Amino acid sequence: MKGLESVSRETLAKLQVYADTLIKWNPKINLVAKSTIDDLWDRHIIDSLQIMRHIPEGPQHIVDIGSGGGFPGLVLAIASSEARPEALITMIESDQRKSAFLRTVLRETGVSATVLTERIEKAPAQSADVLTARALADLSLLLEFAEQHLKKEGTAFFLKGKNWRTELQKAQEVWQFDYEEVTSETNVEAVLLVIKGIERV
Ligand SMILES: C[S@@+](CC[C@H](N)C(=O)[O-])C[C@H]1O[C@@H](n2cnc3c(N)ncnc32)[C@H](O)[C@@H]1O
Repeated sequence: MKGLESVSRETLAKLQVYADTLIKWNPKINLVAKSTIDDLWDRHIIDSLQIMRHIPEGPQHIVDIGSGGGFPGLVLAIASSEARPEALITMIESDQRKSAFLRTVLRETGVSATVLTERIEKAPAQSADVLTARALADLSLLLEFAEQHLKKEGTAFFLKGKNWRTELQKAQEVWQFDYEEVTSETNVEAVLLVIKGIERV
């Protein structure tokens, strides 16, 4: 399948365990919209996986905020377990049942990562090298979360839908930062925003 070419057989097997568990839990706790479950691999897993090739080399503390059913945080944790075993992954998700789901998949795949069942605003500052988020908040609020949890020299990766330009303009009224937009591999209208050097104007 396109987007999975560089994934090892072991990682693929763990992603399959994740997908199977999600399909089992989804009717009870709505981890992804029911209408998207038939397109789980492309719409959610491969969409999350595309971040992997943009993460800088070396040991990294990767923090995913508002992880929900694990996109992109849990996909990155599974892919990193072999591709970059030195990376530390933290997911922050306030919902107890979604956190329990994330911990269940980690246990069943034997992948290590930390799940903090907390509000992002209340969680201790993470000093992350890499901050990720998808479908959580508009860019201005994401940058506030980055101010709290991302190291000054760190990089944020935000998966954004088709309104990203409007969000970007609004955010630039309050924040200055360098950014690069990478067209999404799974949706031509969406982008992966890669943001560095975040400071208030
Ligand atoms: C729309 S879902 C997106 C989940 C996932 N990132 C994805 O793309 O499928 C947003 C998630 O963020 C969590 N969330 C929203 N605000 C939060 C906050 N302030 N602190 C922690 N989690 C939050 C919600 O519980 C929910 O699971």
